[in-house]
Amino acid sequence: MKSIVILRLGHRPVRDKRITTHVGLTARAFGAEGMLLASDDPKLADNISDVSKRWGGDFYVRNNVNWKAEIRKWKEQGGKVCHLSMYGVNLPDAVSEISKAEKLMIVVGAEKVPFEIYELADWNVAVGNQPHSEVAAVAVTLDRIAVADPLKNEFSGGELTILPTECGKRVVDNRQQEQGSIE
Ligand SMILES: C[S@@+](CC[C@H](N)C(=O)[O-])C[C@H]1O[C@@H](n2cnc3c(N)ncnc32)[C@H](O)[C@@H]1O
Repeated sequence: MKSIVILRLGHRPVRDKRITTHVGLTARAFGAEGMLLASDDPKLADNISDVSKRWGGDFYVRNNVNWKAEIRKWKEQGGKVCHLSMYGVNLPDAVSEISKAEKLMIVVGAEKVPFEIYELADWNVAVGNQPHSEVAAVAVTLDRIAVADPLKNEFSGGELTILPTECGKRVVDNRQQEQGSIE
C-alpha cells in the first residue's frame, strides 16, 4: 500500500476556496491519505473533514504547514516528491519510475510556485504539456500511478454509503441502518 500525500501551495483563501476543496476531495477519492495546505484556511480543512465523516475513510487535511519543512521531513523519511507542472516531463514518460515510490508527495500550485520547488522535487511532471487544472492533474496522476483501480476504493466508517444504481439515488444511512434516498 502506497502512502500518498498532496502538498497544496499558494492557496488564496477567498479566490481558491472552491478549487482547493476540489483538489482535496479528488485526492481523497482517488486514494491519497491526506493533504497538506501551505496556507492558513482552517474552514477549508474542516469542510473536507466533514466530507470524510459523512462518506468514510481517514483522509486528513493539515492546515498552514511550512512547505519547505514538510518536504525536508518527507525526504528524510525516504519519501519522494513529484511536482506537477505543465513544464515538466510528460507523465507517460515518468510514470513507471514514480510508481515505484512507496511514499509519494504530490505538489500542486495555485499561483506561480517558488522556483525552489522545481529543484527540491525528485520529478517535475506534466500531465500533458498544456495548461489546465490542478484538480485534473491530481486525478490523472493518481489514476496512472495506482496499483489497484482507485475507482474501486472503499471508504469505511462513514455515515452514508452510496449503492450504485442505473437510475436515481440509493444511499444507505449507516447510522440508522435504513435505506433511503437523499437529495
Ligand atoms: C492552474 S495552474 C496555474 C499556474 C500559474 N499560473 C503559473 O503559471 O505558474 C495551477 C497548478 O495546476 C497544475 N497544473 C496545471 N496544468 C498542469 C499540467 N498540464 N500538468 C501538470 N500540472 C498542471 C500545476 O500544479 C499548477 O501549479
